[in-house]
Amino acid sequence: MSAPTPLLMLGLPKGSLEESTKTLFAKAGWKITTSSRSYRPSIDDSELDGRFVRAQEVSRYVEHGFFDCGLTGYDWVQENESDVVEVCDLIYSRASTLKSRWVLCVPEASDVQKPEDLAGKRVATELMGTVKRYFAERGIDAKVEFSWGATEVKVPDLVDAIVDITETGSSLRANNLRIVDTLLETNTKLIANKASWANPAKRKKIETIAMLLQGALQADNKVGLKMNLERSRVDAVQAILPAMRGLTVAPLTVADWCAVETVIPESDARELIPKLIELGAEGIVEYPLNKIVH
Ligand SMILES: Nc1ncnc2c1ncn2[C@@H]1O[C@H](COP(=O)(O)OP(=O)(O)OP(=O)(O)O)[C@@H](O)[C@H]1O
Ligand SMILES: O=P(O)(O)OC[C@H]1O[C@H](OP(=O)(O)OP(=O)(O)O)[C@H](O)[C@@H]1O
Ligand SMILES: [Mg+2]
Repeated sequence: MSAPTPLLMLGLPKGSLEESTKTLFAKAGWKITTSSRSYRPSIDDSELDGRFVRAQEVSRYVEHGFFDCGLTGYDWVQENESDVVEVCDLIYSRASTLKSRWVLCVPEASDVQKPEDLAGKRVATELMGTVKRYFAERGIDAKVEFSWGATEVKVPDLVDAIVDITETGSSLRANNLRIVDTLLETNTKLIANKASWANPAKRKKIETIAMLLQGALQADNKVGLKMNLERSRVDAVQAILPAMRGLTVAPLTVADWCAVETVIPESDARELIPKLIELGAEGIVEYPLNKIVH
């Protein structure tokens, strides 16, 4: 018997976002495995098939219909002017769960202080369309040239300025670059083909994927915390514990005692736990979370 035809074909980003995407899917409940040099992953869900392609190209093939949905940066959706459904934001990058920025940069020592100072000068970038539009909208006649990467190395010898992506900022610091302006904020998005989105079965599955990926991101850097407490102490504990929608307080079989449960940023745990002990909490358990679904 032949394998059932998968319901959805997923476009997955090869490159910067590849590892963080696989990790996110794992937390959301899907194991994506690839053998080396293979762009055809196996996914442990018979309804899903996928391919890894460059992030720059995902939106093009989602629009075309080869992919029902895909993950890529907003920057490339915008650059390709792809006509797709933007299902949800998934704010993670290569190294962090922050947005990234495309910035116009010059060497620290450059005379350039504002974009207008680049009239008649050369600017290198991977994001040609967006950068050309940026200068055209401002009536600045800068010469924009395509860069295949390693763009930082080109100033000041080959070009006067660059437009490149910055996430943690370490590449800008390492190359003594100064930001003149921010052109675009970007983050990863789940996008869908319009016809697939109009198909109820496909849309339902895409929405399930969106919900669980967002849930996995929500749980990032958060932990669950539970403890036992005398009822009379609940108000004092509540005052120091952040909670998504009030604390969960459940009675214990021991009279006047209760179990309290909440979710906190992992980095707060080391400050909070000693305070909770001082307030009379007992049997504190901190546990990792996979997903938080609202
Ligand atoms: N630090 C980062 N550097 C580059 N791209 C990043 C970073 N963080 C997130 N991204 C996102 O990843 C996508 C870029 O991935 P893409 O595969 O096009 O290039 P790349 O991974 O930089 O490849 P290469 O290593 O060949 O330059 C973009 O959508 C971009 O917004
Ligand atoms: O702010 P940071 O965290 O330092 O990230 C930004 C760096 O990452 C990207 O480079 P990439 O690894 O894609 O190499 P490339 O320049 O060859 O594209 C980008 O072009 C910057 O160099
Ligand atoms: Mg790159």
